[in-house]
Parts: sequence; structure tokens; C-alpha cells
Amino acid sequence: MLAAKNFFTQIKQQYDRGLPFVAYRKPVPENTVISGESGVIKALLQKDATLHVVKDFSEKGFVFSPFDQKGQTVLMPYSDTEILFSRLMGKTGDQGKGNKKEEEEIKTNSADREKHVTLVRKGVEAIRKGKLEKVVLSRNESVPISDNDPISIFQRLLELYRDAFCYIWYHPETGLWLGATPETLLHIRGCVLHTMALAGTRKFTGTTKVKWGEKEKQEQQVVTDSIVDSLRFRVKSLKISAAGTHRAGNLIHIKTDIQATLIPEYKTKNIAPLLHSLHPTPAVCGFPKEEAKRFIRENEGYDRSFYAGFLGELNVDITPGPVTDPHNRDSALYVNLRCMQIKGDSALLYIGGGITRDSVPESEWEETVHKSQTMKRVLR
Ligand SMILES: C=C(O[C@H]1C=CC=C(C(=O)O)[C@@H]1O)C(=O)O
Repeated sequence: MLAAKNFFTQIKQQYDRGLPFVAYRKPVPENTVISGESGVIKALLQKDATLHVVKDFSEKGFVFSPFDQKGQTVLMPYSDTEILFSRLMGKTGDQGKGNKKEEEEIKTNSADREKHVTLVRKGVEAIRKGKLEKVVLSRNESVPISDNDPISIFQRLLELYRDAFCYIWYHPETGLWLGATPETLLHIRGCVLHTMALAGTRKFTGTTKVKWGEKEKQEQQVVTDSIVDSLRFRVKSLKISAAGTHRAGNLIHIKTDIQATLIPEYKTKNIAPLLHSLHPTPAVCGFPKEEAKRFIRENEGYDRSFYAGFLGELNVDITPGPVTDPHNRDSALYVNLRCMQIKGDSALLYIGGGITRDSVPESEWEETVHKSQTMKRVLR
């Protein structure tokens, strides 16, 4: 375990050399005692600038996968990297309850606002007329930055968002990405699988004891139902928690935890079939999936790139043992939300929200402004 200062200096040197790396910390749930694996920040420093891609998800390493699965999933293989560990102590910083600038941004009749409101209106119309039940519509926004040290932005993410999966990823072919996502796509440890249905958003106003409206509950239920459907024939003993409120920085969401045991046939396979049936879930795409994908492709008007894709550890050995033993593997993949791409002296933020027949376009715009604060709060 390296001292934090040494750890971040080594990552910075790697970045200055233009070589690929990823550094990340898994979520540390509230009231967790920081010990053992919890709160560990890990970094993989690739030895050269090769672009490794995933062929069938039997590989071992850290993956970075785009929203559109026709695109390449980039791999940082464990075999080709130096691995560093550190741990960040100290208390969580102020995750924020909103500010004056945010309120102004909501009201300003900007071109971004007009564009997003029009897009959402079109989405609501399509839902009311056709087969589409839900579609997640997003936008990107460029924010000027003066801080040219992305490692310090990453440190601020780690301090602010304990309960999120925080990362910084760099490869010359994909560029520099950072994020703090509240959403787990898939965690498989041996034959035990864990995932979540996360949707419905409000601003955090000091409490998680809130009464959710019908629109939000319906939007989240679509996600739970679709995940359960994708898993049904691949697992046994499916456990679905009651829906609860989950805090993510300055926001709250509705969350259902889903846990299952893989059936023997799937235990022995790699996780590709599971991933392909789960991703993208209606939390980032919509329902039915193909109709939602088509609507996004034809109407969003920009490339989501790695936003709403997934990232994380693939096939880590839990304990030393035969590498072919699937009971001995651990994969922890997260949905790439609340993220941004740093390009020179600006940050490109990606934000979206679930649209149903009852969505109010102006409120959906407001929601994206609130969501954009997760990243804006760490920019200087
Ligand atoms: C698509 C995003 O969030 C998803 C996750 C939680 C809540 C969501 C919502 O309320 O719309 C979205 O489904 C995003 O942050 O860009």
C-alpha cells in the first residue's frame, strides 16, 4: 500500500508520459469501517500504449466499454500493467445541496435548454403514439476549465463521493475520462451475482425520507422488471429488495437491489451472454430496448461514446487457484454515469434522464442541470 502522495505522483508521471492508465475506488457505503478491501484506490499503469480490446469477456483486466456495443471494449490487461494500491482517509466533503449558479442555469433560456426540451417533447410524443414505454435521453455540455491537473480533479471526486465508483481513465485512443457513478451494472463473485435497478431522480434536500411520485416509481419499476427478465433463465434463487431511496451526491434516486445465484450452466461460461442481455438497461436506454436504441440513434444527435457504457474489473482472481475455475473469479462492473471527458481546457459532461409518457420536458431539463453538478462541483 503506497502513501497517497506517492501513489498520485506515479499516476501523474504516467499521464505526463502519455501512457494508458486507470485509477479507481469502489463505492464505500455509508457507515462502513475503512479496512481490508474497502476504501482501497487501485491503479493500473500500462507499460506501453498498445490498444488491447476485449474479444469474448474471458480476459482479465479493467474494461472500458462504450454505450453502443458495436464499438470496441478497451481492456487494460493485468498481465501488461503495474498495479498500485493506496487508501484515502479523512471525512467525506460537502456533496452539495445546490447553489445560486445552478438555479440561474435552470432558468436561462439557453440553446442547450431549447434543444433538450425539444428532444424530450419528441420522446414523450413517440411514447404516447407507439410501442416505446420509456426512453433515456441525454445531452453533452462543454465547460471551460483552468485546472490542467486531472489527477487533482480525481482526488476531489474521491473525497466528495464516497458512495460512488470513482475513476480516472486514460488511453491515447479513447482520451481522458473521469466519473463518479452510483450505478452497479453487474457484480459477480464466484456464482453469486448482484445488480441494481436505479432510476428516478430528485435533488437531495437534507433527507432521504421522501415520498416518490407515480412517474418516478413507474420509471424505476421498468428497470427492475427488465433486469429480472434478463436474468430469469440464467439464475436461481433470485432475491429482489424493496425499492428504497439512495443518495448520490446532490441527488437521490430509487434503488432496488437484485441478488441471485447463477445456475451451473452459466457458472461455467464467461459473462458475455449475461452482459449482452443486461446492457444497456432501461436506466440508460429505455424499454423496449431495440425501439429505445433506435429512437436515441435517430434523435439524440450526438455520439454517447463511453457515456452510459460500462467499466470496471473483469475476472479478477479472488484467491490463488486454477485460473480456469469460474468460482474463483470476481467481476465488478459499473455503468458510466456522472462522467466527463477532458479535452484540453474544457470538460465535456454527459447527462441524461429517463422519459415516460408523463414527463414534463422543462423538468427533465432541470434534472440534467442538477445531474451536471456532480461533475461541475469538482471542476476549477
Ligand atoms: C442516465 C442517467 O441517470 C440514470 C440513473 C439514475 C437515474 C436516472 C433518471 O432518473 O433518469 C437515469 O435513469 C444519467 O445520470 O445520465
